[in-house]
Amino acid sequence: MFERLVTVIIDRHHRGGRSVNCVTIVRFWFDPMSISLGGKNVPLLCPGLTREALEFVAGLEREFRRRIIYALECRREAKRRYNDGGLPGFDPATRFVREGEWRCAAPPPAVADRKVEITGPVERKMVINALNSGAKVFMADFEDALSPSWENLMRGQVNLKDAVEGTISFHDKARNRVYKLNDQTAKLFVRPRGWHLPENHIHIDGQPATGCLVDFGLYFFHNHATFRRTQGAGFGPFFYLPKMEHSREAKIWNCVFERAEKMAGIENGSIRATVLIETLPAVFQMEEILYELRDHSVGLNCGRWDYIFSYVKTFQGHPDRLLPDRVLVGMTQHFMRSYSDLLIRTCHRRGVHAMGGMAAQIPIRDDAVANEAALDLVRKDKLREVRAGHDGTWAAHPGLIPAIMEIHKVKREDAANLTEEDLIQRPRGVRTMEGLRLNTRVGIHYLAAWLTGTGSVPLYNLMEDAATAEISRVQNWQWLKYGVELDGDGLGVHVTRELFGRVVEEEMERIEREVGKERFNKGMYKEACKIFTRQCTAPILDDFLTLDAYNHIVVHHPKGSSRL
Ligand SMILES: CC(=O)SCCNC(=O)CCNC(=O)[C@H](O)C(C)(C)COP(=O)(O)OP(=O)(O)OC[C@H]1O[C@@H](n2cnc3c(N)ncnc32)[C@H](O)[C@@H]1OP(=O)(O)O
Ligand SMILES: O=CC(=O)O
Ligand SMILES: [Mg+2]
Repeated sequence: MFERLVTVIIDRHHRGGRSVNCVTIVRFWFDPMSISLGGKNVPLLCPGLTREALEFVAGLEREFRRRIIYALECRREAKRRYNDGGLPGFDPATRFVREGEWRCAAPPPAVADRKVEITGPVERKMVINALNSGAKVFMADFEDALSPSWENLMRGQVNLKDAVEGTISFHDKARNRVYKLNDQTAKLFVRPRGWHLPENHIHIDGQPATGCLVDFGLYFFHNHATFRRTQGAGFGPFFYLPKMEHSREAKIWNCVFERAEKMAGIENGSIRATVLIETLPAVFQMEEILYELRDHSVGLNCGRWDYIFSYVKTFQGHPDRLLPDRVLVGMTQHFMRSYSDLLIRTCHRRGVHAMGGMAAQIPIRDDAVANEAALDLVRKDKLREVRAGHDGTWAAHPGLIPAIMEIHKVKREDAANLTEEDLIQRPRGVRTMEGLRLNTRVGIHYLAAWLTGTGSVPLYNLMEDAATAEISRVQNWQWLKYGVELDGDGLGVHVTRELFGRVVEEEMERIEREVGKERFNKGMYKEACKIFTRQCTAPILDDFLTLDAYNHIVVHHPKGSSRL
């Protein structure tokens, strides 16, 4: 796979007093081929990488790069404050936004009903299955569920283009099964990567491009017109926006949307996006985020897994706020319930959808009793969400959709009087050796999959993706840093580097037994173990697991080049 990677270099050159883009493609990803565009044969890497689309991405990068760098520096500044003992809270400077009377633009009719949304990576068969699943919306994911190898990203762009055009098909040769779209399909939302991830295969003016601008730019450029005609009833395309920490980041997205709308010659407010509230700082910025995106918003979503990860990250310097075992941190913890309640109240006050999050259970094929128990947990979680007032929710697997569809909305007054203390209240529960072991096993298993191109996997009957794996990593880091006592199993053991070293060794042996010697040796388990162990024991917590791991999936082979 790595043999055919490509680098795209976009630079400005001055010719005859004019500034022009020079787009250089270093080495082909696919074997060189061409398509006919406007009667001309155009060299092509994949339908997402035309010169015009790349120039659009370069334009976005040039306009917004400095603001993105500034926003990321502000994140670091906030982190320094929290690490020095500060707590996140509501910003007195934007009280006027929180107290003002304003509403977001009305949701477009095409997405008025979002009762159940399915999510999944932009993988070809899954895109078709998800669109056919019976869910109202499909969120196609370049983020938590995708390992952002160049090949995955480019294939994802091709898959989405074919999906929007309605021509997507897939032939599973092993099962001799052909997949095609049904007449009725879910509405497509696309989730680009977060602001922090670079795209190292595209260099613009000497710097790697911003990953999310590549995902957004290529998808928007190639699909906006078809999407609005066939899916959005005049609106769209639709997006999910992940991992923001402050409304200044939402403002950048709003400006990106305005620029894209202008380029496409479509009305302001055509593009619509739901923002995931999945970082602790962002929970104090929900009103401000909606305000910045008020012409482009279709709601907020409880990204619960990244939110838990962010709770640990934000409080990395606060030993009085340690998390119990990962399995005990669910939506019934006070701080989690308060977050969902405040999100619902905020969205309803501003006239947009308050979307629930993802239950991690997935169907268990070979055990009917365990399967029923898993379905029951999903039903309970979804029932809790609708009772709380959510307007829709997420499903990780098509097999869960019928059960979720059956759950009906119950009228309830939105919660009131939620305080800063409610939102950061210390989680309750015990810590156990099994918790440490499970974190370690899941973290290594997941990273090994991610390094070989798979970003969401079933592990121990649960869905695991980048967000859930992050919890395992930061929790181990936190327990090690503070030498916590494992108080839940009566052993009274403290987590030390020595103990962790032994746990890693033993869990690697268990992983080898689970996957078999051959797969273990052929896979990337040893590399995954090295990365995971380094991150868990690092003196300073890495911001993201995937930033470090990304370096392992970027390989350049600068042999031969061609100009577009
Ligand atoms: C924290 C967050 O960000 S949550 C959002 C991001 N995470 C996700 O989107 C995860 C989505 N879910 C998945 O990726 C998958 O369900 C997994 C990896 C957890 C399990 O996948 P599998 O092991 O393939 O499940 P399983 O074997 O039961 O699949 C049965 C069928 O359902 C399909 N399927 C499973 N999940 C999905 C999905 N989310 N979307 C579309 N199709 C799906 C499979 O492709 C398979 O199709 P087939 O019968 O035609 O071959
Ligand atoms: O993106 C969703 C999450 O829970 O994280
Ligand atoms: Mg997330």
